[in-house]
Formats: sequence, C-alpha cells, structure tokens
Amino acid sequence: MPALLLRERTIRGVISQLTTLYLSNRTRISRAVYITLFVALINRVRNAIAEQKAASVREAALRASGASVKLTSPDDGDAATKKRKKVELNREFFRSLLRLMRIVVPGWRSKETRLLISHTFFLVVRTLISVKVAAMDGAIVKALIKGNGREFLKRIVWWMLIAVPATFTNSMLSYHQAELSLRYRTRLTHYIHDQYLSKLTFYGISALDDRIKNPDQLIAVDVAKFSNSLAELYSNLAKPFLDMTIYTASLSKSVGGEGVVFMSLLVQLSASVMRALTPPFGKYVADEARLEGEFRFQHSRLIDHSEEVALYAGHAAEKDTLDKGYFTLIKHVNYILRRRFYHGFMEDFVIKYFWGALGLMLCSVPVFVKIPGGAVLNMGDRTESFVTNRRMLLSASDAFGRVMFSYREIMELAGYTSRVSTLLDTMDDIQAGHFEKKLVSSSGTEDNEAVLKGRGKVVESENIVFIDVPIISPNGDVLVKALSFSLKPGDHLLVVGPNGCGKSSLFRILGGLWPVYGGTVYKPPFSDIFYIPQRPYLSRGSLRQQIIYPDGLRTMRAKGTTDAELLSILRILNLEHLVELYPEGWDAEAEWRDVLSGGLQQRVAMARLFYHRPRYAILDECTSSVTLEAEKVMYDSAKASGITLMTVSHRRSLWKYHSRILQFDGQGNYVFTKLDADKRLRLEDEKEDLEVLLRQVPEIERRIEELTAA
Ligand SMILES: Nc1ncnc2c1ncn2[C@@H]1O[C@H](COP(=O)(O)OP(=O)(O)OP(=O)(O)O)[C@@H](O)[C@H]1O
Repeated sequence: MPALLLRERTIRGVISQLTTLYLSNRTRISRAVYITLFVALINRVRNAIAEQKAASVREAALRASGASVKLTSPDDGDAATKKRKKVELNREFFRSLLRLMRIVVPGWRSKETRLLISHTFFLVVRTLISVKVAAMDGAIVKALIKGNGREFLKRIVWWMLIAVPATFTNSMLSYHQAELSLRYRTRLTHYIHDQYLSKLTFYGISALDDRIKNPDQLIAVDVAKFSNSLAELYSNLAKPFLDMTIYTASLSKSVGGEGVVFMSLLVQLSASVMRALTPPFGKYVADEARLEGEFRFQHSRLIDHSEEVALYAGHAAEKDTLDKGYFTLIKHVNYILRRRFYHGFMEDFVIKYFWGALGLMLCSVPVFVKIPGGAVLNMGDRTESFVTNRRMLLSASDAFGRVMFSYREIMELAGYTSRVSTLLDTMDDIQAGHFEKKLVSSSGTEDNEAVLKGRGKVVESENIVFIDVPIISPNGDVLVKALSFSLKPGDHLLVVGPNGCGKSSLFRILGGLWPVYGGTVYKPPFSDIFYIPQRPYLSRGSLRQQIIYPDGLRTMRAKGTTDAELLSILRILNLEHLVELYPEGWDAEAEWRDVLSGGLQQRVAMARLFYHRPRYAILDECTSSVTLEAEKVMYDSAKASGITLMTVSHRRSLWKYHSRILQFDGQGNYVFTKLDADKRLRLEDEKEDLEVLLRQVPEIERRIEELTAA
C-alpha cells in the first residue's frame, strides 16, 4: 500500500505542476497537450488503484485456497480452479497471450511475420485510399453545386479509377486475415500435438490430472477460435487505430486541433463509462466453451457405449443426462445473449448517435466558426469542406466505435487465451511430474502426502525388480505401502487378488504411466515390455495395421516382416479367415471394434504380441473372452516364443503356465512366492471340499439335535 500512495502522490504532484504551467502559458497547442496529459495521468492513477485492489483480493483468495497443495480436497479444490478460471485483462492475460504469440509467430523471419507486414501495408493503403475518397467526395459535391458538368464528369472518372486499387486492397485484407488465422491454428496445433503425444502427456491429462476435462474440444475447437479471434483482432484494432490517427490529423487541419481534443475528451469520458458497464465477456466465453465441451463429451460417451446402453435400455437415463448438459449450456448462452442485448443497446446509442451528434457539431466548425488565419469560405467551398469532413468524421467515429467494440472482442480473446494457455500450462506441469487431483480418499491427507513427497528411482535393467515401491492411485489412495519382488527372463508371474487391490496399477507403474513415488524400480526399456489389456485397443486403419500396431507399414517392412509371416501368426490363433473377410484382404479398412466380437478382438491382440515378440508381456485379463483351448494355444505359443509372461487373471486354468505368484489381499498386504501350480491346485481343491463340508455342519448339528430329542 505505501508504494501505491507514493505513486499516487507523485502523479498528483505532476498534475498540479501541469496545472500551474497551463495557467501561466495559454497557447492553443499547449492547452491541447496539457488536456491530453491530464487525462492520461488520471487514467494511470485510477488503473494503479484498481490493480492494487485486485492484487490484494487475489492474494487473499490464494492464501485461503491453499493453492500450493497438489492434492486438494473435494471442498477446497474448487477455490484453486476458480482462481485459474478468472478471465481478466491483467498481467496474467498478457503473459499468456505473449506465450501463445511466440508459438504462432515464432520469429522475425517466419512466414507469419511476412504476412503480418504485408497485412499492415494493405491496412495503411486502405486508410490512405479512404482519405483520398473523402476528399474526392467533397470535390464531386462541390462540382455538382456549382453546376460544372465537365469537372463533375472528370471527378467521377477518377472516382471509378480509384475503386480498382480500393477493392483489390479490401480483398487482400480479407485474404490476409483468413490466412493468418489458419497459420496461427496450424502452428498452435502442431505445438500442442507435439507436447500432448510426448512423455505420455495425453494419459496424464485424462487419468492423473483434474484440470482439463475435455482436451479434444480444446484442441479441435478452442484453438481454432483463439486463432480466428487473434487474426480478427489485429485487423479490427490496427485498422481503426490507423484510421483514427490519420483522420484526426486531417480533421484537425480543417476544424482546428482544439475542437478535436475537446471532442476526444467527451468520447474518452463516455468510453470509460461504457467500459465500466461492460460485462466480463471473456469469462462468459471461456465458460461457454467449457460447457460446449462437456455437452459434446456426453454425446461421444453415448456413441462409444451405444451397445451397452441399448442392452440396458438406458436411453431414458442417457436422454436425461444429455438434456441436462444441453440445458446448462443453453441457460448460459441465453444469459450471455441477454447481457449482450443490454450492452449492445448502450453501445449502439453511445457510439452511433451520441458520437455522431458530436461529429456533426465538429463538422460545423468551419461553417459557423471563423478559424484564425483561415480563408473566408464561399458556398461551394463550405459544402466541399462539410462533405469531406463529415465523411472523414464518420470514418473516424466508425474507427473509434470499432476500437470500443473490440474491447468485447479482446475480452473474448482473453477467454480463449485462458482456455488454451491452461492446456499448455497443464501439459508443462504433467511433463514435469506435477499433477493436480482432487483428494477423494478417506484415509488421512498427511499420510498420503508423506509418501507422495518421496521420489522413487527408475533404473534400466534386464530383470524386473521392485524394491519398497508404494502403489498409490492418482486419488492418493495407498494401495500397497512398499512392494518388493524380482523377476528374471523365464520367470512367468501370476498376479492375483480381489478387485481394486492394485493389480493393474502395478503394471501402470511398470509401464511408466504412474509415477514411482518411492523405492527403486529396475526394469527393461519400454520397447521390451508389451501390454495387452482386457479390451484391446483397435486402431483406425487396415487389418494389417491391427496386427502390427503401433508399428506402421514402413516399420514393418524395415523389420523385414512379410504378409506371409503375418498370415502364419494368424494361423496359430485360428484367425486366417479375417484376411478373406473383405476383398481388399490385408488392406481392408473397417471399424474393427464393431466388426470383431470380443473374443476375436482378444485374439487379434495376441497376434500383435507374436508380431512384436517382446521380452516381457503383461497380459491383463486378456483371455477372459476366449475358450480354454484358444487360451492354451495362446499361452503355449507365447512361452515357446521366449516371451516372459506377467498375467493378471482370476482364472484357475491359467495357473499352470506360471512359476511365480504375487498375491494381494486387498488390505495393503501381499505375498510373493514360487508357484507350484499342481500342488496349489490340489490344495485349493481340498480347501473347497472342506468348505463344502463346513457349510453342511449346521444342518448336521440340527439333525443330531432332532435325533437326540426323539
Ligand atoms: N486413473 C485413476 N484415477 C483414480 N483412481 C484410479 C485410477 N486408476 C485406478 N484407480 C484406482 O486404483 C485402484 C486400483 O485399481 P486397479 O485397476 O489396479 O485394480 P485391479 O486390482 O486391477 O482391479 P480389477 O481386478 O477389478 O481389475 C482402484 O481403487 C481404482 O479405483
């Protein structure tokens, strides 16, 4: 606060100095300069006070929300999110915009810079042509009033001639704007794709972090809107500023600088009132984009799970959800429309009519007021000067109006900037290993954080070894406090335990999806471990691509694999008929997720394993939909190929393929030991027999009691 007071005092001192100077030196030019300086200084003081107030409010909010905590509880989590979502024209906005600008215009020598320069050139040309047209307009009317036919015709010919460069310039401006918007979008999309698809960021955004709900909407829609808004804003701002400068200079020549300064003051004043009354359109736009994204996401969920919903007859429940999403969106859009209506009403009144009246008064200056040193005007000259001035003034006030209207556009740009830069910031954080997730665990926060603070080590090795590694879910739940086990090639591991105990999570750590919060993990490189989930991912593309995914055709050829070898893989799994399914054979493209049954999909996923032949394979319930015979072929062939298997399964039939077992109890405890499948199966059978006998005990006891009583 003292710094602010000092700044205020200094500015007040300067104002009083200026007043003294002004009173002692009353020339017209200096008066105009003083008034402009006054306004600028007063604005500065006002802005400084507002900025300081906003900063202290923000600071208090930050302190209250505890935003430095990574895991936030469901209640206070929203405070941190709200802080981020606030959309204002503040330093944060300019910082974010600058960052995005550096991406979309990467350097002075870039194509975008050249486009911007040529865009600016055409903007200047257009304004100069408009000034010329205004003067020609006046001259035509003057010739008309004087009844000079020759002069009139000559002017009309000139008028038509100037129309050629004028229309060309207009078309060039539209072209430049569209081209700039497209280039910005391309740069930004490439940048985001590079980040999003590196270091597993796409996984982090959807599974480990709560900040971005629908990255698809952000990348596909909001980036385009941001690019459009930025390209539009440049022409919407650069042109009117240029127009205002040139027209005001021309106007002040004919109506006197004092008049222009006075009118500018009135305009400034009304503009400040309007700005104060302008609703936060930037925030509205950001919220609208978010709600659009959520509505779209609900639709894509229905598309993804159409079969399940249809079998559950869940259409009514889904309709409810969709209607609710649409209603929330439309309620917000309606609210914006209403705010826009009132704001547009005020904007139109002030800009078109109030400023129009001021302009007409200004145009009348040469008619009613004798400008010192100016010539006495006759009827023709008066008309010419009025028409020219009026035309210039209309353009100048239109330009000013556009600057004012563009305030709303800037706010909207601020909304898109905030959305896109939140995505960039989140991606940076995720790549640096910082996640923000709401804490839903009922277990103590302190406990979780104590574990979360320790950073585990990952060391490359031929074997897989876990030493005191905790398994912690992204929600902060500690599933296992410290897990230790070791595997070497040929040690086939079976992982068992109740639902939700952390079996798949163990492999998420092994695959590098979840961070290692403590201990040490020794593991081979990513390319040596292949993962097959219960619902295999079938990509878009040809049948061949389903087998070789994630390799492409070129990589497959580079590895020296032929279609004949792929066919022999399909034969092992009894899948060779797939190649005859479509006339295009291996090149056939289809929505494979719908075309293939669940069991066939699992077999295709196994074919992938045989194509890649990794050192280790994680098989996560990946045979749940195939017959026991098919399962036997799959496991026998995989082992014969020298692949070390790590299986998660509840099926007893799979035990015999493994030599080690990792058994979780669901309470955070585990046992890692050698697996003698035959012995274990015998024990399990005996246990089951005893349990059946045990269940019969009450019935036997009741019968004994009956017999005793009889
Ligand atoms: N992305 C995630 N965000 C938050 N929690 C998660 C996430 N993924 C898993 N979890 C939680 O981690 C816990 C362990 O999940 P995991 O998938 O490892 O279970 P599992 O033992 O494989 O169970 P199942 O036998 O049912 O497949 C579960 O409570 C689950 O809700």
